Amino acid sequence: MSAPDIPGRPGRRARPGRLGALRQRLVAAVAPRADDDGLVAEAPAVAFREVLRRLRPELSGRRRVLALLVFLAVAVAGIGTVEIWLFQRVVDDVLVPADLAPLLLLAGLYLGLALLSGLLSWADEVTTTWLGEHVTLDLRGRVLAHLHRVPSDVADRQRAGDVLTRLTKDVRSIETLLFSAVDGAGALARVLFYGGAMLLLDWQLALVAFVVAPLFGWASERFARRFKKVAKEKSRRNGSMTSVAEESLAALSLVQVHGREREEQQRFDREGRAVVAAELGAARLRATYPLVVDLLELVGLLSVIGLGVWALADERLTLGGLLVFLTYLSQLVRPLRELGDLMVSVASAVAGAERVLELLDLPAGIPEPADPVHLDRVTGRMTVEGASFTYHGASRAALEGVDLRVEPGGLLALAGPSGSGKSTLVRLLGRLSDVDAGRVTLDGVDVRDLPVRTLRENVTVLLQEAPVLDASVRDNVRFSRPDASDDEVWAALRDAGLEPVVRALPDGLDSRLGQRGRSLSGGQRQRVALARALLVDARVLLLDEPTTGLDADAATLLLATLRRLAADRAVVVATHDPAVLAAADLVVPVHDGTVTDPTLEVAR
Ligand SMILES: Nc1ncnc2c1ncn2[C@@H]1O[C@H](COP(=O)(O)OP(=O)(O)OP(=O)(O)O)[C@@H](O)[C@H]1O
Repeated sequence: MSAPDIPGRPGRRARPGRLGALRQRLVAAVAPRADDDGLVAEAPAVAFREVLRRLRPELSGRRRVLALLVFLAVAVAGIGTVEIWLFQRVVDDVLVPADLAPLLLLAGLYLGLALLSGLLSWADEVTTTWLGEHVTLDLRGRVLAHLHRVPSDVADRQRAGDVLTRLTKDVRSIETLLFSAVDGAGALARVLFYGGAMLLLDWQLALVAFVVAPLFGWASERFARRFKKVAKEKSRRNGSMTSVAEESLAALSLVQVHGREREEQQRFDREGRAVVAAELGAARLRATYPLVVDLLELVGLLSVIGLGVWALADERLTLGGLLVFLTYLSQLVRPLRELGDLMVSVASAVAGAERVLELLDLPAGIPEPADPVHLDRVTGRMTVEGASFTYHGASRAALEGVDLRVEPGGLLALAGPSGSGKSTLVRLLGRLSDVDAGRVTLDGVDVRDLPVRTLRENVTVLLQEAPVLDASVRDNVRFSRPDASDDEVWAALRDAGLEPVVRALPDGLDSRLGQRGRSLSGGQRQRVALARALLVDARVLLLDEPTTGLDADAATLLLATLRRLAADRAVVVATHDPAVLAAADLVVPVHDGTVTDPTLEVAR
């Protein structure tokens, strides 16, 4: 079986002739095996210049540091050139005439230059790391901030493990891009300095050397493109593998209950093998690269040495001159190769950057208004007017032409069969998503015109799956209002019916709840989330199925609390629970994405 081309790349037609077929077989031999059912799709390609443009926020304030780094790299290259030049004087003035006198001055010059070069390299190393780390830090922050603004229904479509790979590993590739720019400047300076020095020494010999040199560039460029493809594939497969591990561990109890351990391990193994194949493909490519380039380098050097002997015989060059020329040539190969290698590492880094930029391209929801309206005092009157909403990627609307009025001073229940759109309506009222058509208002103002903070302080949402954090009870409850006092936390816990449970814990409010609140029962976790919502003291309280997981006593207590709260604010509950429906002032039926009777008023 012949190995297929790198996945994702459209197959090229075989070139006619033996050479073309041989080339194709070689390419196929180094490419990783295909992995058609990878969990994570390939990120769209972005041009290098576009990557730099998108990184402007991280780079703009740091141009001077970048310029300093380029200056340091060029200065070190200049010193290197002078050091080699001095060697001609050592050979022609000290070694050939066997005269020690000029050596003292030359040794002093060497020492001085070595010290200066060492100091500049030291500064270069430290400054490069400083720049790389800070750009990485800022970019990670920007990506995370952006993800926080992506509507949760869109963000949830991303595989968590893959997002983590992008945020930690792929972001690092931006650092590589910066290092490459600085290293590239240094390598380019050395090529120019060494090349110039060679021309000065013997222009004919130099021209021959310059004909050989572009071969390296050509070979490197050919490799760079393949490296980029392979690097991107490696990241994508790593993202898939991390996602499987993350999902499998997150659903550990589900896996155990249904005895699916073997299948999960097989899934992980399959993704892991795809990573191995990609890594091996990359290794084959990495190993092939020096093989080709070394051979080219050797042929080039041998040709120039042959011609150099002829220049020596013609007395166009002194022995010192020829030795220095050859030193420049062998040293010239290194920066040329570095430039080639840089193309390779830039190509890999751009592949990582593309995956990071793809995250930044996720549509940000909930934007801050350009011209916000400020409300002095919020009463909590809300309306939904002709609202329609379709989930990202869904084929049909979840809500269509919905009208609803929510008044403070009542408990309103949204009732309807599963999938009818109750939770979606709660999301729109809480502005966790924005309507596609129509509008949602708070005190007569479109919620999109209010500062998001005003909205969050006045309208709070308790979602069906409210996460509990691996933190203390206090920090879990105070997540919604970090400045709340212990008394306020206790009051919220009391209202949520959790006070006795927390009082019985050995560390009280300081007790840690474990990952995802494992040390609590399902109903208790739900009540922690409820206490968190109650602590906000919002004018509008939106709750999605709040009685799920509560026993009869706890549900009765919660309803009493909601009734009390509803006395002076708006409380909206999406529910199936007959007890809640019975306790509501008004029941609004939701059916198949529409609200059937929008004219109902909240009873006072
Ligand atoms: N994240 C999502 N992406 C795509 N479609 C979704 C998403 N969430 C919900 N839907 C769809 O939107 C419609 C309304 O769902 P919603 O969750 O609002 O119903 P619900 O009345 O709250 O149901 P339940 O009582 O089961 O919670 C359903 O058809 C559902 O399939």
